[in-house]
Amino acid sequence: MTPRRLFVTTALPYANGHFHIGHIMEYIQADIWVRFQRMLGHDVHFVCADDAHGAPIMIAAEKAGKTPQQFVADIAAGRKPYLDGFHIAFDNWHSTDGPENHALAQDIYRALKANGLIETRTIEQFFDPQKNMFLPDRFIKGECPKCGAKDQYGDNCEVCSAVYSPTDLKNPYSALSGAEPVLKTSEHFFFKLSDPRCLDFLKAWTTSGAVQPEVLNKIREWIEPGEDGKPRMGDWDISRDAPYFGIEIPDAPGKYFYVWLDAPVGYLASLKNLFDKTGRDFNAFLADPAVEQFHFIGKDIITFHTLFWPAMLHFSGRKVPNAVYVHGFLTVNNGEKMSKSRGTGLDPLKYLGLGMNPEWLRYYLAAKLNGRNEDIDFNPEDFMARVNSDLIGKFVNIASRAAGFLTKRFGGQLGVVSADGQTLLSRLQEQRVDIAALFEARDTARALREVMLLADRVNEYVDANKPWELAKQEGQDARLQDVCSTCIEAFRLLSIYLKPVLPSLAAQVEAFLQVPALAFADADRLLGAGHTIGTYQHLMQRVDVKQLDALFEAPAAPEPEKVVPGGEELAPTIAIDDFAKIDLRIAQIVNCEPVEGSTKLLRLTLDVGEGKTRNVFSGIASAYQPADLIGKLTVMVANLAPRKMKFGVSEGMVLAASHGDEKTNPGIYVLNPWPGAQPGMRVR
Ligand SMILES: Nc1ncnc2c1ncn2[C@@H]1O[C@H](COP(=O)(O)OP(=O)(O)OP(=O)(O)O)[C@@H](O)[C@H]1O
Ligand SMILES: [Zn+2]
Repeated sequence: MTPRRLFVTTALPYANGHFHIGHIMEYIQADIWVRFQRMLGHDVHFVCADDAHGAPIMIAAEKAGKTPQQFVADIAAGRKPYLDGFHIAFDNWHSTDGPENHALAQDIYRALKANGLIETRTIEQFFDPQKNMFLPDRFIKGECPKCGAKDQYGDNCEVCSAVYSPTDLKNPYSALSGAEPVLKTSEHFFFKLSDPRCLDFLKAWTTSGAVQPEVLNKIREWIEPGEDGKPRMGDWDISRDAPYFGIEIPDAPGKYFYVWLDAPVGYLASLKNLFDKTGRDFNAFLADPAVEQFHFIGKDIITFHTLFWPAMLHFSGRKVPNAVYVHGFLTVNNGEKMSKSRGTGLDPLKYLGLGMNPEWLRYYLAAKLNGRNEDIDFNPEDFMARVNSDLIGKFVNIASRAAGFLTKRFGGQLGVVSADGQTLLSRLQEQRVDIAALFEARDTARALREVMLLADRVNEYVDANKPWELAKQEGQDARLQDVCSTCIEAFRLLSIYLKPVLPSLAAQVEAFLQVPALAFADADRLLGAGHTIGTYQHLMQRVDVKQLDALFEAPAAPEPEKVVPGGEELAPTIAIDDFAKIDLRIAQIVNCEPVEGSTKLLRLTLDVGEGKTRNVFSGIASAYQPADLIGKLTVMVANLAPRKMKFGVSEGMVLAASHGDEKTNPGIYVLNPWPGAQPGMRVR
């Protein structure tokens, strides 16, 4: 077999904050796939980098009193404990601000230009008259032109996923100053994606098997004529005006590439950086048609990766991705999408700090990821059940039940496996091809289900043969050695199948079995009689419910301030039962400080019960003094089920709203009914 040569990436995290558990999920998914490919003997280069550019980082750095470079370097310096902690084995970690990326992005641009696919146009753009700068998309907010959702960013809608330009927003405002932006002209550079050549290419590429069917459904309207006979694809504005932290556009002073132009180029830059360090030829590698390129990403960045990026590559004469693998979001406790902006429901470093085994999480997530882009939820009870009953109860226990007898009674030597044991082992071996196909398709959920079904068969065999009883009986030595040898052989086979998910456990198993690193093909053979195993050492602890409690325990809240509910002028408390539909506004906010060092948006989310949340407000924390929000924010709440309402804000602070006698979290934020508010009434 000629080994496949694979270039694999995960999405580049925006370097404005530390990892959250959603990032870790993406990396674990990709890492499992990479480890699986390596176990097949393939040659894999697995890289990532910090996505360093763009206005949000520029503004955040300024606020933190750092250069953007220093700001990003500080974030980058914190990456390692997460990656090492969860056994995520990137071959390289780089930055989109590295010299390789500057050169590559400019090369790609020049090639697109030479191909007649770059056009300059004078456009009108929003300008913040207070801040005296053109407003980046993310700093203009307003109502989505497509679905009307409020408080959407200037580049895309988080509710309906529409992508548009900021001037399309209804009722726009500057998120930097709150000012109403004015239109000013500026010359911008466009990538002519609506060019028939691009559309033809994308039609072919997207239907070549490069994207999942559910993804193709989502992007089809971009390239195929819609009801109006036209595809949705427009030309893409790839330039931004100074001041901007980014890569200069060649021959265009004061113009920079929009961060989304150079971000995916960072995949190539990180690979080039790796190859330069290891003395390999980057250009030759990517020019090789046999090399396969894969990107793991989340569903929020589909258009960039399945439309813009392949077109950039193709029309600059480069290899296009063989596939883009899209996963859904990880939510925690039926909650919201994990995101840096929205706080951390499950802090990865806290998880590790509590001594929780990283492979529990790898196993649990793998057991839920099926290769499609559905969201998955981290549920503590489910987590505990899968780890304790499946991983440990069904798998790890096989070794612990058999190893002791072999060591004590037979010097650790395996004996001859008789016919019944052979039948069982053959059954396990036969599954290799199917299990491998499931790993290849990223359906780790089914792969692990199959492995657990095999583990069930092994446990049935153990229960039927009861080695602990054989051990007490006279003249049963040979059978005891036979049964225990069968168990150890079976355990080894299962370990092979689980190794991509549990690399550290597999290393312990290899040491215990006294075998070299296990590869998938090793499932074709057995250890055989005469092989000597080492002493069994406990391989894995069970999850303790106390650890889970500690994991989700809210960080110690600062002493709550005394909250004065706003005085007599407030409307009498409205009975919670009446809350079918009512408008509320923030009447008083106490102690609303953006978290130290946070540069993120201040975002209020409303917990509307049944695990559903809704964004009600966001803005730049630094731009809003808490008092600014009072009276200005009107929240409409429909169908409020529970008695409690909670407000959440960035960085995991939990804010409270109180109603009637129900005092929830100690008040950091307090929400009171709008004076005179009545059920069913709209206040505006
Ligand atoms: N909850 C989540 N579950 C799974 N993947 C996620 C989740 N949130 C983000 N990702 C993925 O992480 C990758 C990098 O995203 P990025 O760094 O922009 O994170 P983000 O949390 O979405 O950032 P921000 O909140 O600052 O917009 C993307 O592939 C994205 O889909
Ligand atoms: Zn929308």
